[in-house]
Amino acid sequence: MPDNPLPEVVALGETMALVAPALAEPLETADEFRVDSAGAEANVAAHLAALGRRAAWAGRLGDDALGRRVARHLRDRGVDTRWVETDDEAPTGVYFKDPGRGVRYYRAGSAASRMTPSFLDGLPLDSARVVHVSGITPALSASCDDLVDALVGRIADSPALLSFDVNHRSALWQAGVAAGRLRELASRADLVFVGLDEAEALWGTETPEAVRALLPEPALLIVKDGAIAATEFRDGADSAPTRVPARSVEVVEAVGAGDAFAAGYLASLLNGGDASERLAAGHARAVTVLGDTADFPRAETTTRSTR
Ligand SMILES: Nc1ncnc2c1ncn2[C@@H]1O[C@H](COP(=O)(O)OP(=O)(O)O)[C@@H](O)[C@H]1O
Ligand SMILES: O=C(O)C(=O)C[C@H](O)[C@H](O)COP(=O)(O)O
Repeated sequence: MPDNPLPEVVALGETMALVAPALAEPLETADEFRVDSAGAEANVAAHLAALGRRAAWAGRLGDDALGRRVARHLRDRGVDTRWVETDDEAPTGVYFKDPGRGVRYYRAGSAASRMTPSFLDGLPLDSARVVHVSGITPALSASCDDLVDALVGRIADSPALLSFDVNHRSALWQAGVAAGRLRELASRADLVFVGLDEAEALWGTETPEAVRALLPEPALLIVKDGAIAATEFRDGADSAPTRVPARSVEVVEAVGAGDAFAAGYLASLLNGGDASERLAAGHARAVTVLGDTADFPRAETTTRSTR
């Protein structure tokens, strides 16, 4: 094997510095904070690396202390950062956790928001087995929307699977604006992850079957229903959906379960797991970590988004 083998999974998006009260106290009054890194796609890459897969995160950071901190944090977690760019004119985005109250973004005009389709030049896309993106990136800026569009077009002509996590972020764009764009991008992906709650907020679909009726195109569609179950719909002769109940756990933290689920599912897919195994691996990963990429794995516990 070469010294630096190319990644099996390339995850592209924005990674921010994450500042969180150390003791789960309100942002307004907490005295102690930890600084970590967080971004949906990099979270997926970090989980995949922890699961033994070769995973890269590709994105752009500011030429600043927080950017170097984010890159080091990801490298420490085994993520390949060879395709990370540095922007000396714009900062690394920042994201604060306000326990019990959700998240606060300081990312407008960030280095990542200035990515354009030329960011794709030189990425190891053809050798990857999976390229993972999310519906966060098209909400960052017009040029990021163009970038995702170009990536989706590019992967259509490559052997890689395009994995798309819908990840609607209402703090970045309203459902009425996001709905059409996220549906269109999802319809062009090979593999789509979507939460039933976000599908309802975007498209008014109340059941996994209604989501599939709206999105018949992806070869694999995974509809997650939080604490209840996840359902996989797939193309082909063996096309009956597969539903696997979620694990029963105590919820302790707010953000990151969806990314962990995606990574568990993708790792199983890369290992040749069948539908039940893939969904079970998603659930298992989602409940063995505590938020974002910090300090995993942990004991059985899970996260629930408050966004
Ligand atoms: N309350 C819960 N109990 C058990 N598992 C959960 C719970 N909430 C989330 N999960 C797990 O995390 C996965 C992702 O949940 P989701 O609500 O889509 O997360 P997010 O909102 O962070 O994207 C679920 O499919 C499930 O495996
Ligand atoms: O919101 C963003 O822009 C981020 O990327 C920050 C978070 O780390 C992920 O969003 C976590 O995502 P979930 O796993 O869906 O809870």
